[in-house]
Amino acid sequence: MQEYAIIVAGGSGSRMKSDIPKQFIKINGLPILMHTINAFRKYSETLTIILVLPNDQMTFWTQLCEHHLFSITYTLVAGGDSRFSSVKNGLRSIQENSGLVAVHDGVRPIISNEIIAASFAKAAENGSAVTGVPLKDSIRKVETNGDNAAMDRNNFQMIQTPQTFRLDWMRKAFETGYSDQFTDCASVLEAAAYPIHLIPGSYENIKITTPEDLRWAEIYLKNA
Ligand SMILES: Nc1ccn([C@@H]2O[C@H](COP(=O)(O)OP(=O)(O)OP(=O)(O)O)[C@@H](O)[C@H]2O)c(=O)n1
Ligand SMILES: C[C@](O)(CO)[C@H](O)COP(=O)(O)O
Repeated sequence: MQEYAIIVAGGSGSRMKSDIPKQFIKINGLPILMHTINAFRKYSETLTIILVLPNDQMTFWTQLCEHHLFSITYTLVAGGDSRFSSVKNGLRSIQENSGLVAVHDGVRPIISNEIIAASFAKAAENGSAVTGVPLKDSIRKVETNGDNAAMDRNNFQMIQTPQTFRLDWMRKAFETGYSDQFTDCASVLEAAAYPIHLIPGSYENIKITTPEDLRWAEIYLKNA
């Protein structure tokens, strides 16, 4: 079955508050996004990689690729104004109707070969594979008036990417309009009544969001 990976890097990185978009910040000498793309290419030479980037970042990205002699092949697609529409744009660039598609955040560079492989394998079996990890901290539900109550953390997981699905399910689910409840692809497929199968992620598979994440990423990538 043909395998696709849509790597979304169409965001603005507002929470990072950096001079350059966070996906281009260098960790251990290489822009974050290159670490991520390298991980997927290492998984498979035949994987079709689709990179989603904002239109106004493409020239800078091309310059970075020249500078780092980054020659991995992928299809470049323009991002949208939400993660949902960036994924949708990536999906539109795929011509075929069958296969499996993994969607991964460009800013999750510490993704192991094992998780990528498990994600495709589980999705081949069940139609979906969404990575998650158990909570380590206690959690409380907080109401708008400040009232709060303890929740059983065993009922929750922190959801990561990759999130991998049958391509035909993805296409059907993404025919819907945008909702701000769609924080990931699993929420879109769930809204379309497709089953969501969880697989184990990793605590190292962090989403680089705020400045302190950069220090952890540096350590994890050094030991990868
Ligand atoms: N319009 C958007 C918004 C987000 N993303 C991607 O979705 C992933 C997760 O989003 P997040 O970490 O929130 O990235 P940003 O939106 O860039 O960050 P922020 O929310 O801090 O602005 C990132 O790889 C980001 O580039 C995207 O492709 N298109
Ligand atoms: C897709 C995701 O990384 C799963 O945890 C997450 O929902 C992205 O959220 P963000 O607010 O766009 O960073």
